[in-house]
Parts: sequence; structure tokens; C-alpha cells
Amino acid sequence: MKKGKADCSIFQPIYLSSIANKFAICMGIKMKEYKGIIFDLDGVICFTDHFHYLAWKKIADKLGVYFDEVINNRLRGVSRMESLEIVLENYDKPLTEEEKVKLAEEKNDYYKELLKDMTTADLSEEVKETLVKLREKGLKLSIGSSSKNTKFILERIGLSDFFDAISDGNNITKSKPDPEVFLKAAEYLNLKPEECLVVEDAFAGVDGAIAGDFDCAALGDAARYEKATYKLNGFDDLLTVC
Ligand SMILES: O=P(O)(O)OC[C@H]1O[C@@H](O)[C@H](O)[C@@H](O)[C@@H]1O
Ligand SMILES: [Mg+2]
Repeated sequence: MKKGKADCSIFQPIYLSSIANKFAICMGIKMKEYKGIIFDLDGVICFTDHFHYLAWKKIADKLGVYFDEVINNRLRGVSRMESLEIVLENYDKPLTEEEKVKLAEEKNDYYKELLKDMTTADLSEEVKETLVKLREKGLKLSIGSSSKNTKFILERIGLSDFFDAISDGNNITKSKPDPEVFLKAAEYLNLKPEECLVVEDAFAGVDGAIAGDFDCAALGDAARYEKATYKLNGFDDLLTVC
């Protein structure tokens, strides 16, 4: 344990999952000194949910299957093929593996068309400035995303060369909630899981981080998940945790 800043007011936006953590932080004691941070991409660094929704909706409409934003929220952190299985939950005709792959490809083609509208304006000032400050603190920074489109998205928002490592849907065999994507990211950073903090917006992502022995800072919907180590109100709250 290392002594942090004595002024606990700077930590107030953060609601910690355990009383022990909360007590330690208010006493000015940081529970951990992280060496690296592994960021989920979709829903953490930028927002692609609506593009996923539109692309899956097109497939669902073609099949005549009901699909809405609530179902779309269940796809967060889940791989493309597993997402398709969720979309097909209300579809009663059998599909071959080949037909499923074709549907997933069709969804991805449309999704990528929509991603082309993303620009550097889709990276918020808050995220950009926080990333730079975390880097200045000497932390190693990696992406840990289930998406096979990670590099394409990073390019669109102007972060192609920013991260020290990228672990994504292209280098894993098991999607979140399996910890593989985060374990690979830690390996690429040359760090142990206990030296890294994972930042996630999906329940599946928090589960994956905890299963891999990482601490996890949760944002958005996942911030109400009791398994998260830290529950953040905003991305810049990371500056008080790290
Ligand atoms: O189809 P892609 O870009 O490989 O994405 C896979 C998954 O990537 C995750 O980041 C998204 O939260 C999921 O919704 C998505 O299904
Ligand atoms: Mg996400």
C-alpha cells in the first residue's frame, strides 16, 4: 500500500464497491499503485452502441425478428457471433453455420459503413485529456476490446498510434466474460494482472476482468454492478484512482 493524497474530497465522485476501499481512500491511502490500464473500447473510449443497434436491426428486420435497444444492450462486450445468437433468440427457423456467418458478415459490412461517419470529433475532450494525463503519470495504456474493428475505430477517432498495446477480437479465441482479452493485453504490456486496472462499461467485461484477477473500474451501466472494484461517474474519475 502507498500513501496517496490526504484530501479525500478529490475522491468524492467515486463510489467504491467495498467499505474497506472507501475507508482507505478517505484516509488518503491508495489500495493499489497501478502500472498499466486496459481500456475497453466501445462504450469507454468512444460510443458505437447506436451503430451496432442500426446494423443488427437491419438484420433482424430482414429475418422478421423483434429487436430493440434493450436487446442491443445485452450485446455489450459480447463477440459478433455470440451477439448474433442473442439476436436469433426469437427466430424459430433453423440456420446453418454458413448462413449465420453470412448474416454476421452482412451486419459487419453495414456496421463498417456506419463507422465511416466517425471522426476525431467522436473522441471527447474528457477522454482525450484524461488519456494524456494518465500517460504523463507514467502508466502503460492498452486496449482490451472484443471488437475485430478496433483498429478501424481507433483510426477514425484519431488514436491509431496512441496505445502501447492493442488486444482485441482478432487475437482471442474466447470473448468476454472470459478474461483472455485482458490477459493478452497485460502480456503485451509486460505487466501482471494485479499491476493493471481494467476499465469497462459492460457487465461481461467486469466479469472478465475479475475472473482474470484484475481490478476493474466500471462506467455507465456497469457502474451499478457490485463486482466492480471502482464505480466511476465519468472517465476523468480515473485520475483519482490511478
Ligand atoms: O463486430 P465487432 O466490431 O467485432 O464487435 C464485437 C463486439 O465488440 C464489443 O466491443 C461490443 O461491445 C459488442 O457489442 C460487439 O458485439
Ligand atoms: Mg464496452
